[in-house]
Amino acid sequence: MQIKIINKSGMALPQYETAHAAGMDMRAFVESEIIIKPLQRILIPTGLHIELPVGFEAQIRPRSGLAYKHGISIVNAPGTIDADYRGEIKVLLINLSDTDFVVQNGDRIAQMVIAKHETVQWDSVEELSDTDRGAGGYGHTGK
Ligand SMILES: O=c1ccn([C@H]2C[C@H](O)[C@@H](COP(=O)(O)OP(=O)(O)OP(=O)(O)O)O2)c(=O)[nH]1
Ligand SMILES: [Mg+2]
Repeated sequence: MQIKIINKSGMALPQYETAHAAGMDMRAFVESEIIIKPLQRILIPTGLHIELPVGFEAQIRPRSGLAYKHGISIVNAPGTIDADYRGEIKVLLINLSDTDFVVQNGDRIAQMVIAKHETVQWDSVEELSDTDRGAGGYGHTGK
């Protein structure tokens, strides 16, 4: 599937790093290095604008390597890029470690998964169908 993209970063387009990867790595597009202090959150530009087909979204997800090695996550994970969004895609990083983390221009900071989604209409009713689970949740089946 082809998706329109404007790339203002001057870097290569996001790409799948392995043959069957779900996510394409996203690179930071910053003029100078950014330091994220412990528990600080910073919106990192990517220089990318996309035009998704109606019925698709892009999810901006953390990279597990950064999370494991440096405690870097995404505050709103997974971020949602709507099909009607035309602005720059940005990544809201947070540093959950106890040491500063440095982001350089071109660093792979997140990954983007393109996914289909439904658009629904509500059917407003008085009762929902019976199930074995009923209202049970939050661990009600035990450990
Ligand atoms: O990680 C993200 C999440 C969102 N967006 C952009 C694309 C998305 O379509 C738009 C709005 O995102 P969202 O709906 O999550 O934020 P909101 O707080 O509900 O803002 P809005 O009122 O603009 O919908 O912001 C990003 O660039 N990065
Ligand atoms: Mg919104």
